[in-house]
Amino acid sequence: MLTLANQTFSSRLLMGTGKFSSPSIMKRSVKSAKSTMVTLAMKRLSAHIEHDNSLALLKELDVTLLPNTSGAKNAQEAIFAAELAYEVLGSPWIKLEIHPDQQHLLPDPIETLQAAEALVKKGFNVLPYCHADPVLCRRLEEVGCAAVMPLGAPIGTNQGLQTAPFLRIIIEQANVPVIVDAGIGKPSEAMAAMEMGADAVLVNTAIATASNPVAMASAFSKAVEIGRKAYEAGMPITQQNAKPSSPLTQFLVQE
Ligand SMILES: CC(=O)[C@@H](O)[C@H](O)COP(=O)(O)O
Repeated sequence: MLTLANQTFSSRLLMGTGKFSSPSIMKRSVKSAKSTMVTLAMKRLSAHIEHDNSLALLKELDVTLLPNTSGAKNAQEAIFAAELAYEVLGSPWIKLEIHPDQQHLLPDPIETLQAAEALVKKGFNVLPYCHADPVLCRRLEEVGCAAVMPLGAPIGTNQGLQTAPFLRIIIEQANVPVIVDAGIGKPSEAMAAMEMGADAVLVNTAIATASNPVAMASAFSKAVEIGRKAYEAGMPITQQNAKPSSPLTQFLVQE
């Protein structure tokens, strides 16, 4: 069970709902992933609310909606998007994303911290997308974020856990859940994040752009479960020198 802001979720796989070829494939993929929390971009909702039936479909799924502020270039725009999410969806949850640079979509750490602090004060459960920066994650935790969401690699790149050494530090020091977000391109990478001790992962592009998104969603679901199971079993230590699996060091030859 994943606990975020005193609410429990049966799945540790959060899913993004963009980039699917149709709303019905998106819906079947969320079901297949057994995901219980899914993101919804406020910019998509505000632009297409009359023509896009994704929201109606998502409501049928009985999942917690995690509106995101994707598209916001500064704290002010992100706060506006969060307030819109509260008005339209009644959602206290917000995935805070502020990326002024459209080429790499890297999160702005200063605007993110400012917006996070303001939104926590307004009563939101803030889940900030941020770089895998242990110092920033500590600061985000201190201002009251419900979790931190450090990136594995830039959004939509499928490059995997490029930030692995820093994710390890973040996981080791965090007192709030760590959700590895963005860039996860394969189920094995989601599993590696979970084995490392991440509390959850968020995946969108790798599922939505697979040849068979519904099957890929199921593969991710299994990978996340297995990775968590392995972590809870206690991962063995990596050693430099070889050690025999049997304690005997030589054959005892009978004369
Ligand atoms: C949907 C969402 O929130 C994305 O912004 C998220 O960061 C997922 O990234 P990938 O598409 O790389 O999985």
